[in-house]
Amino acid sequence: MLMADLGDVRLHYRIDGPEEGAPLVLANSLGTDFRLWDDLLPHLPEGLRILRYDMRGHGLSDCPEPPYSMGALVRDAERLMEHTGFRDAVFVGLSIGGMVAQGLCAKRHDLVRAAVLSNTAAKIGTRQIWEARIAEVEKGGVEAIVDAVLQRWFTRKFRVSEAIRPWRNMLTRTPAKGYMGCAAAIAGTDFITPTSGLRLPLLGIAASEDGSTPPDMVRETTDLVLGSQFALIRGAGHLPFVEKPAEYAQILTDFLKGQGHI
Ligand SMILES: O=C(O)CC1=CCC(=O)O1
Repeated sequence: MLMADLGDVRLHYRIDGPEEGAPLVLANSLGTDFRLWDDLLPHLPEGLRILRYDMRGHGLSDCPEPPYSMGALVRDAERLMEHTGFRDAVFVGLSIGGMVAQGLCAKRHDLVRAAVLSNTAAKIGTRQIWEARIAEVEKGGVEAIVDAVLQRWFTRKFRVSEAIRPWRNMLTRTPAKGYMGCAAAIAGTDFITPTSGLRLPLLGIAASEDGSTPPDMVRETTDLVLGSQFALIRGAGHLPFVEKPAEYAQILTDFLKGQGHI
């Protein structure tokens, strides 16, 4: 079990793949830990060196008092990459992880050579929506919002199957403070201007049944970046590689190959 002491927080992380492998970083969505990517990894090509981590307030990472700022979440990613020697990496961020990706790309060209913005946007929802969600969690814990969140994460077919159980457990076991902390970071983030200025290879990935960041929203953010690519996965929700791991892996692999990263 690996923990990185980053000064104001300790983050739980994991590295898979050979030491000399092409660096790939995977950043999570709200209410998940890094097991989120477990079913995707076997579909990715060999020879990648993959860094995954639990965001502050999630998984086995420290859970400071909320609220958190997006600046702190970006700094966490930056410090963790420095700590683990990951540089010139392709950074894949899902949802809030995709916001971290945008912040990091604007700040650290040495760390990130290309980015994948998956099921995310420069601005997700409104401050009011996030404040209402935080209030619900403060009152009733993460349990109070679980059904609404799972509806956005997965298709109906997946939700009525047994496969939903570990995801429900992962979400409800997220500390309320961690959930509220990261939700506050999303509420305060509008990256439209910095993301418009990005000049690096970028791929946006959306999914047809995503109830949190629908395809149009992902496309709008992707289109801010000159020369960016966009891919749509059908028949999946906000966490598309859970329902469509092979398809997602193919899209990601094609992008990595196109960048000469593998
Ligand atoms: O919980 C949701 O609605 C999905 C989500 C939004 C931001 C994030 O990271 O996950």
